[in-house]
Amino acid sequence: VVGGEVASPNSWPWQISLQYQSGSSFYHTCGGSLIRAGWVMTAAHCVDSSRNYRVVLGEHDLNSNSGREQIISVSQIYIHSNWASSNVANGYDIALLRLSSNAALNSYVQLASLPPSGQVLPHNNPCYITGWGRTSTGGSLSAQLKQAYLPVVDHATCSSSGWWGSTVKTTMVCGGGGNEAGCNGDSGGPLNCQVNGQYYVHGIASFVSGLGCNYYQKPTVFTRVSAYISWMNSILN
Ligand SMILES: CC(C)C[C@H](NC(=O)C(F)(F)F)C(=O)N[C@@H](C)C(=O)Nc1ccc(C(F)(F)F)cc1
Repeated sequence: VVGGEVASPNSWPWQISLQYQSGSSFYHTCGGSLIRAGWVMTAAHCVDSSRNYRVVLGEHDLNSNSGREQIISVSQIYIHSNWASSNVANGYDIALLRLSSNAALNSYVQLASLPPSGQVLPHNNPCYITGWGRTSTGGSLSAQLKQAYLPVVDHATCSSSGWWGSTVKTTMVCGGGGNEAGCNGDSGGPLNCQVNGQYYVHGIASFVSGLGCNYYQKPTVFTRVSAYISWMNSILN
């Protein structure tokens, strides 16, 4: 997350850290959202490579143990069948991770609320991105969970010339476009949008400009969760 601030610990209790094993260690690679006690929603591009993954729930500082963390391995990965790693502009950047056991829900670990199928938010709807991603283009990951205010940029604006043009589809949602942005390592994490006083996960961080994370008129682009509710239900139910 470029800009913004360190979040109050566990204030986004559905946020998870997706980590992959290399040797005997695990490394943060992406964010994700807990949507059932045994299921995490993330980006397809986060689980493209066949690695051993684990999920850390109740996390705030990647480098310290608060005792609130729950570490659970991933037992099954469901990537949308239309996802093509060679074509992120096509969309379908969504995956579901089945956990090897259910998370224990408490004040530090809670389920995300998902939007109703098909809901499209208006321009400037208040939203926050959260994640442990780079804090500047080419910079290092954040040890502590960060948040940044990224209001919705509607499709008409986000897909206009000078902005993302036809790279952005209606199955995506854009946020920000100014100095604050998502960045590498925030992938798969939530765009938390306030609707009638409650936060819903409306986006899954998908891509930013190759020219820089907070590049002018290149808002952070998210998979629009409300476009994939029936796909998720076909797997969850
Ligand atoms: C590789 C990406 C799928 C994942 C990576 N995503 C992110 O960093 C995050 F956090 F915003 F989700 C990213 O945007 N990285 C930059 C460096 C990138 O490659 N951006 C990018 C790639 C292709 C296009 C497109 F669609 F135009 F081909 C647009 C942006």
